[in-house]
Amino acid sequence: MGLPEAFITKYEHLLGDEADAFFKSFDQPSTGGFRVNPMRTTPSDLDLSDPVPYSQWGYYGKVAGHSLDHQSGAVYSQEPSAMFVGEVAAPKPGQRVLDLCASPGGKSTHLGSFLQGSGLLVSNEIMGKRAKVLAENTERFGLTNTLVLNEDPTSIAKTFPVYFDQVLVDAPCSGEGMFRKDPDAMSYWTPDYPIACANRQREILSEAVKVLKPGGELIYSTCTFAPEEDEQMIAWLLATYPAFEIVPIAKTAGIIDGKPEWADGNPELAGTARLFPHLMRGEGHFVAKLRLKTAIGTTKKERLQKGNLSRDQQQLFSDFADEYLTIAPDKRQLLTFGDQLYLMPENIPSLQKLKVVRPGLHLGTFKKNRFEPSYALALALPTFKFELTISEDDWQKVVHGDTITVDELPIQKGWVRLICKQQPVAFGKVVGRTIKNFFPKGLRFNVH
Ligand SMILES: C[S@@+](CC[C@H](N)C(=O)[O-])C[C@H]1O[C@@H](n2cnc3c(N)ncnc32)[C@H](O)[C@@H]1O
Repeated sequence: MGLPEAFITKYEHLLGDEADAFFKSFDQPSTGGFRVNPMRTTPSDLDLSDPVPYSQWGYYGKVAGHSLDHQSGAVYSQEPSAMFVGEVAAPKPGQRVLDLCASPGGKSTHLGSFLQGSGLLVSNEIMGKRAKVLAENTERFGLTNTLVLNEDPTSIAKTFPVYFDQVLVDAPCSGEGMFRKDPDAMSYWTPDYPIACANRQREILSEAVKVLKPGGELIYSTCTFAPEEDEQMIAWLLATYPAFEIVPIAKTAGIIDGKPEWADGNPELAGTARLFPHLMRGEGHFVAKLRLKTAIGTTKKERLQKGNLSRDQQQLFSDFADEYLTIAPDKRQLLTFGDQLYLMPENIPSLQKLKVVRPGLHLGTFKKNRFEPSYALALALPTFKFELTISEDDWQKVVHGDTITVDELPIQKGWVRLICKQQPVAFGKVVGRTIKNFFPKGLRFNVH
């Protein structure tokens, strides 16, 4: 691989004897991986023969994008070194967690697996188009207790001061760990690029620190090897905010200690983690975990977001819930944005001043005199009153947007959840013997 000259000189100097093995690793194929979704039945035909040693849900291998396992959210494709970040965070059920730089959602879906539908996950992405992709991925994975926002870190810090148990900053970086997977990433690289990225990372971190509660944890990660963005960033953080202490990360499978000598020599920096492609099976990452002893942000009196359904909307939704749902959602958590209905997580601050992509689980749309359930709801519910198992051929028709015809139906008329090989696919509407297609237009695809 044609690595930039200045990159070679820099890492020859930093890595010494090890540099050759590091450079050679760029000529090897990139390592693929996927995580299974613990809230779904694990597909019996998935190849789980090669587990990622540090990840309870991770495996080496590849899952096709246009497959049932991917579409239904039974798996999430993620490069194995990126999986280490979620495992270091490992939030506990019930905690409040912020993923500040979250799109496309690899880490958010992983954090969601730890939270098991409890607590709160705020998944934020600053770029509008990327925030939409993030929302689609959290929905595909069936996450329920999640707010998806499209904000800058300053607004997030203003809305959620001293609020979270954990914040993940998976920072925008010079992406040196992406060179193998995406050689185009090399074209952005100049010797000054890590310095420019570090400036932006300091700005992001200066806001991120304000949202943590005392005792809360900051997880900082990059997919680059540049010391300016890695150990030096943590050295800067500790010098600027002495209320933080490093929580040493346990290492296995070729993951090594951070390098104090690449920053200010503080031996505690060895508690951070480096993932190098010539030492472990992955593309490369840096991860640090820090605990905050006393709050940096200033608490404000929280104004909570209230539910806002009109009487008519309440009636339409409760008619639907009585007929079809096996669990009744709490009315106080129902929130409309225009004609869209959401189930917001409990006790969240007012969302009024924020760019909200999803204020919780999208339940559906109010149409004239009826309620139409959403695709996100089909993928999030553990059970639905009327379920219909379809063949893989019919699954292909559904994701393509076609109607299907079946002989035996669980109801004469109305909503059914379509299931294929135990995975939720979408809602369909029974009309006679055909099932009308409600697979979202923007997500349809042709399998072949
Ligand atoms: C490394 S990527 C995140 C990957 C994601 N965490 C995952 O695991 O799928 C960094 C993200 O930070 C976003 N970003 C860029 N500039 C930012 C800024 N100034 N503040 C916050 N996020 C920013 C980028 O758009 C990008 O989506």
